[in-house]
Amino acid sequence: MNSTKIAVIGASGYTGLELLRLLLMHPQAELVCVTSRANAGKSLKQLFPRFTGAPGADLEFIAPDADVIAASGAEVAFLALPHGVAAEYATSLLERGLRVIDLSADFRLDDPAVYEEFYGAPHPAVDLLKEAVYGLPEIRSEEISKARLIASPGCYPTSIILPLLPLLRKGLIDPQSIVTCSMSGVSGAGRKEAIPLLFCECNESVRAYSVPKHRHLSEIEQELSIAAGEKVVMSFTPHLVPTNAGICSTTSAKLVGDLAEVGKALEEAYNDAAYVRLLGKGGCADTKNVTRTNFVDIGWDYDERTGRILLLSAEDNLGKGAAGQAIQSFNIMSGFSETSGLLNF
Ligand SMILES: NC(=O)C1=CN([C@@H]2O[C@H](COP(=O)(O)OP(=O)(O)OC[C@H]3O[C@@H](n4cnc5c(N)ncnc54)[C@H](OP(=O)(O)O)[C@@H]3O)[C@@H](O)[C@H]2O)C=CC1
Ligand SMILES: CC(=O)N[C@@H](CCC(=O)OP(=O)(O)O)C(=O)O
Repeated sequence: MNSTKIAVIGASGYTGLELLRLLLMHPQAELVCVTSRANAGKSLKQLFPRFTGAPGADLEFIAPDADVIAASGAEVAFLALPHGVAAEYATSLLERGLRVIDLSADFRLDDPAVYEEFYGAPHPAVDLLKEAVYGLPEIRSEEISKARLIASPGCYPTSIILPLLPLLRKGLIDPQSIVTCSMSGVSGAGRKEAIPLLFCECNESVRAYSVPKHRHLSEIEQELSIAAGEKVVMSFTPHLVPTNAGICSTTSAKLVGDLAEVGKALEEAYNDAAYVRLLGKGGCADTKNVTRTNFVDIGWDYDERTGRILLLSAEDNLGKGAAGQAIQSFNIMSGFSETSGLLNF
């Protein structure tokens, strides 16, 4: 079976770890390079003992350097780096002939002015924005299959955009009435030292954060606007909850079309989608059913008192929200089965 040589840049973080876990089991991927500045010289199994016994677990972390990464023979690089940093590596690795799947936010937005508004700095690689493909396989499979640079969507956006798109495309909801409240496990914030992320600050506690303008609004509104055919402005409030992983999003919007069409629109859009599981009317998605998988579960309901449709979705922020989705795109761009190395329950 053909296999592709892979580098994971930023492999010591949480999305990096999930990429390693999935890629070590992937039948068509061969890990040849993993980077971390702090852990250069350690093997995968030294830093992550869970990999002891896995083929490839003796591979050593190196400090990230574009020439050394290219010299490893890697054909595809996954970037699991902070935004701003990822763009530098994308540029230098594309120049060296690698294809790049970026898990950061650097290439998700079409308009560099929107990037600057939400990320507080000028876009670091404007010239690459035009060719980057927003890597949501359920809507961009064709573009992903031809891409050199994929911008894998953010965790919250995946859980919010997927249920809304079919309803917006069919004009079933008022595009200006969308309200989402999401909850994320703490791994969503990355594997970094920060007082608000300490156990005693998060455990047995729930709080909203980044209100009223979380940076993910930029890509969510971008994709919803394309689907609605008009500029969408919405309300989004994320919360941190004391779980390791998992995102639960509850979205509501005013029904303006035929209620009977809502379930049909979702089924038509996702009946053949490998990783979208529809729970039907009354189905409340639950993070325990999706963590450590690449599935996003979607239920829906109708509140007749307010005339609003409710969309209830759940995914693993590190799975469909990050590493799993990036590997789904890798499979498509490589011509492999979309589910290769990813079908686990
Ligand atoms: N966590 C999540 O649920 C999700 C995260 N994302 C995005 O994916 C990316 C990675 O996130 P996550 O894994 O959580 O982050 P982490 O903070 O857990 O890991 C970051 C990684 O990048 C490396 N790194 C950090 N700074 C630099 C630098 N200046 N140069 C080179 N390497 C660097 C770190 O290793 P070292 O410092 O040793 O070099 C580490 O391996 C981010 O852009 C994040 O926003 C996307 C979807 C979901
Ligand atoms: C809980 C938590 O802090 N979550 C992160 C989102 C993680 C993510 O998806 O980040 P990217 O957009 O960079 O991919 C946050 O709110 O910033």
